[in-house]
Amino acid sequence: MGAEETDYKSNPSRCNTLSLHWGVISIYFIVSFVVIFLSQVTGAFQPYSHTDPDFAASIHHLKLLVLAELNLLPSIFYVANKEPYRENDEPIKLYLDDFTSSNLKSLKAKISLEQFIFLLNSSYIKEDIVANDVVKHPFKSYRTIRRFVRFIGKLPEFTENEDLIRVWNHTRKLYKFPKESDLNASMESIIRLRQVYRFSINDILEGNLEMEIGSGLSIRHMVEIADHSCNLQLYSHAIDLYYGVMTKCSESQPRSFQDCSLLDLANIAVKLNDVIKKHDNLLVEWNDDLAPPDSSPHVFDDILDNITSPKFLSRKPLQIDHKMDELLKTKSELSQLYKDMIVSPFLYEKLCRGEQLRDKAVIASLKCYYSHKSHPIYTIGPLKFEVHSESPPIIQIYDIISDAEISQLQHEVQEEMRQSRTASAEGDDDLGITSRYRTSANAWIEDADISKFTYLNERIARITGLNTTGYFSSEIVQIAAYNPGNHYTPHSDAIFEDEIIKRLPESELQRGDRIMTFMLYLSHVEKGGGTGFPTLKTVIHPVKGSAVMWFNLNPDGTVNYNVLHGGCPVLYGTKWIANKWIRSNDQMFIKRCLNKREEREHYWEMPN
Ligand SMILES: O=C(O)CCC(=O)C(=O)O
Ligand SMILES: [Fe+2]
Repeated sequence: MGAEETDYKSNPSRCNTLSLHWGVISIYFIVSFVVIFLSQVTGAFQPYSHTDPDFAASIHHLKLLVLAELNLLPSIFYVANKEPYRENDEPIKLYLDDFTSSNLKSLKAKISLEQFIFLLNSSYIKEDIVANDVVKHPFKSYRTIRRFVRFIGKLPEFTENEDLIRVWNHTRKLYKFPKESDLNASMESIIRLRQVYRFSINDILEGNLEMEIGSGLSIRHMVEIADHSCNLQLYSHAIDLYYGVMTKCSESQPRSFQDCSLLDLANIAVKLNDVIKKHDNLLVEWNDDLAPPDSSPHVFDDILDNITSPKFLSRKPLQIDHKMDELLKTKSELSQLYKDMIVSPFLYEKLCRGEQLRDKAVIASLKCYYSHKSHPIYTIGPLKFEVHSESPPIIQIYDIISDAEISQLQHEVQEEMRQSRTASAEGDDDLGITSRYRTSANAWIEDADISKFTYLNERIARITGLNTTGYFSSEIVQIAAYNPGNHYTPHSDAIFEDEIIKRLPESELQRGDRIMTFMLYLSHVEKGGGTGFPTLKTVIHPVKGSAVMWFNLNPDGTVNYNVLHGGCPVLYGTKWIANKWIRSNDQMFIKRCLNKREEREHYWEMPN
């Protein structure tokens, strides 16, 4: 037992040893594409249920983890302060420093850890409030999971104090602890946030997410995340982070002198050089028929600059939007597959960042209106509609579910929430697979359970004019929730696609495809988390109590790829949605298959 035994320091990177063959990488990307673009789990696949919590995906489980930590904290603090200090206590000190800089630095009132523990013990600070504060922040969430994986999970290795071990054993019985895979998932969330929202190295160090300042990552955290990016072959991210670390450590007054001296900067320089080589080798091997070797557009950096032997100090990562546009222009004859892979995520990321991609005139022509829907209930309180796209229509309707109903829906499912799974095109497993492309958590609620507290299905039927009653009309409601960094890349909600359709049971086929998505926002999101439609160049911001609806099928029953859409990563806050997918066959007398042009126009009309 000693400080050197802990791995409360950077994990060795596999970057230097890892060399996956390009063929394997491209197969990975293509398979992922098939999975994400062709499908997602339907009501037919039924709720996946397993016993392990998903800390990086589920808000509820992450909150419980914070409570577990607060349960242990006073005893750890006591051991660190009341017993004579020994060298072996170093990991405990590091742990407490990490807790303090992660959770107390961003508080408006500057309090010490001792004061915090006093306020906690005397219930002046509510544990629940601390938990809510952690789960909405990507860095605090990551650091909480990391403290468990690197320290709390192995606490008996670091202390002989019997009281502490007793409390630890008790906590262990009450709560489940996260694993290395949870830590990896939370690092991936940060990599994704950086890719989409482009915050700078300084913002990471300061924890500046525009909502609050503090709780930034340390140099050590950044190196670990860079190492993990390497392992995922997200080389451009790794380059960017290693480079950022080198630059910060070489500043005349490094922000965290201790971290810079602890780390072997020469080792980082070697890693950086190595990852640049790997990055550029992949680019040289890349050809137009295959997906690019990195999910991020930064990979084009050097190719576009025609740099044959890159020198890392001359790089300017994350500044290549205009080059990406140029590249796309030169590739006008790209295959649909290629376009979906590259163009759509690229535009989607722009939308997520809030870039305006449509003409002002188009936006000005969009309407908001009230509707009574010829229904007495809406005479007193008319529905408020906002049109985000005319054709195909994408319409947001406000105030259609109350806060009380939302709380009940959330309460009903919180224990069941597990990482979302997408149907696999080739697997036999009806439970689907987890994927980097959809990292939310979800659960399904039976109609009978919902009707105990809300007439949601009836309300959706009134608004859409479609049938929602019974198995053949619509799926049961799916609730999904996103922690910071969680997202869902652009996809179609339709499920009757070549590969997936082969696996659907007869009863599913009889329901027909998902003609319409009716998606309710069950929360506001403080930053990020919009629903982006890259082809239509529009993004919808979650407003609690509102819903968005669109048709997934064309008038002739084919899939409408113009409504590809995705959930932007949540940057700060948590996001809850409810999906009601309406199936086509039971709508045959309401929405017929229309082939004539003039009839087709009619199809898009939303009932008012
Ligand atoms: O989270 C969002 O905004 C989109 C979710 C979505 O597209 C889905 O669940 O199918
Ligand atoms: Fe969707």
